[in-house]
Amino acid sequence: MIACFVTGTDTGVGKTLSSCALLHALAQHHRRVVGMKPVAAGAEPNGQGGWTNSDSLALRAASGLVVAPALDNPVLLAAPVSPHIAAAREHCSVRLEPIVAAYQALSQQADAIVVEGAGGWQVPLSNHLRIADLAIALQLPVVLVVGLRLGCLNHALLTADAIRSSGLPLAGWIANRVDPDMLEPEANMAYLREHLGAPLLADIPWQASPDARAVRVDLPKEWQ
Ligand SMILES: Nc1ncnc2c1ncn2[C@@H]1O[C@H](COP(=O)(O)OP(=O)(O)OP(=O)(O)O)[C@@H](O)[C@H]1O
Ligand SMILES: C[C@H](N)[C@H](N)CCCCCC(=O)O
Ligand SMILES: [Mg+2]
Repeated sequence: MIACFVTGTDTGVGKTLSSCALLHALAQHHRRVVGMKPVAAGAEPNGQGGWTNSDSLALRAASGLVVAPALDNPVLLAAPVSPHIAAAREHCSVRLEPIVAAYQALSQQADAIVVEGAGGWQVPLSNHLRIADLAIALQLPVVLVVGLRLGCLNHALLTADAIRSSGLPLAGWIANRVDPDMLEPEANMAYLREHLGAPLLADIPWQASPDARAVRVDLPKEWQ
């Protein structure tokens, strides 16, 4: 089974787009490919009397394997805010055990799983837990999505250091050109290529209508 944990330099940097692109790339090599959004903050009516998160919907659309929502999105919180705040509003607290159990059940059914975090690496899930703790509990190699904009060098280096100090491998990074007006994008790319110390898996151009299928992904050999 191939699996990875997708984190980002911030919220809104393109983790969902990148996770969908990874799912499409993995589907070229593996039969049962599925995305997982373990903790989603922000729910919208699904038209059938229930609620869904838009990241979960996008991951499902990019997945070949259909599973129960309790497996691919075990924690769905209503408010589009930090998960620890969204959970507090609902008088509940996010716990790792049910999420790890859902992941384990998913891994019985899948050949490849892409797990999308929420926000960046240190986003709180509760007063005692952060997204990093979830990636550590799942023991997954990490893919870092860098939203290319002014400030991303600092965010990318801090995040890469934190991932490595957690003991998890940084399997690769994805450059996502979220700011079409960014100055010196290639000089920023050159610095990141030299200093992140992990392979560049994809370089996603700014797109007026982002399309994960159009993204070229160079998967690590061991994931093919
Ligand atoms: N390359 C791109 N070109 C243009 N727009 C983009 C690009 N990548 C992402 N976007 C847009 O930026 C927004 C944020 O992207 P996305 O939802 O993938 O971020 P995220 O990191 O998954 O955020 P979250 O922390 O909420 O999960 C979306 O509206 C998306 O369509
Ligand atoms: C609601 C949003 N789309 C994400 N799911 C959660 C982002 C939390 C960010 C918290 C923070 O770093 O301040
Ligand atoms: Mg997302």
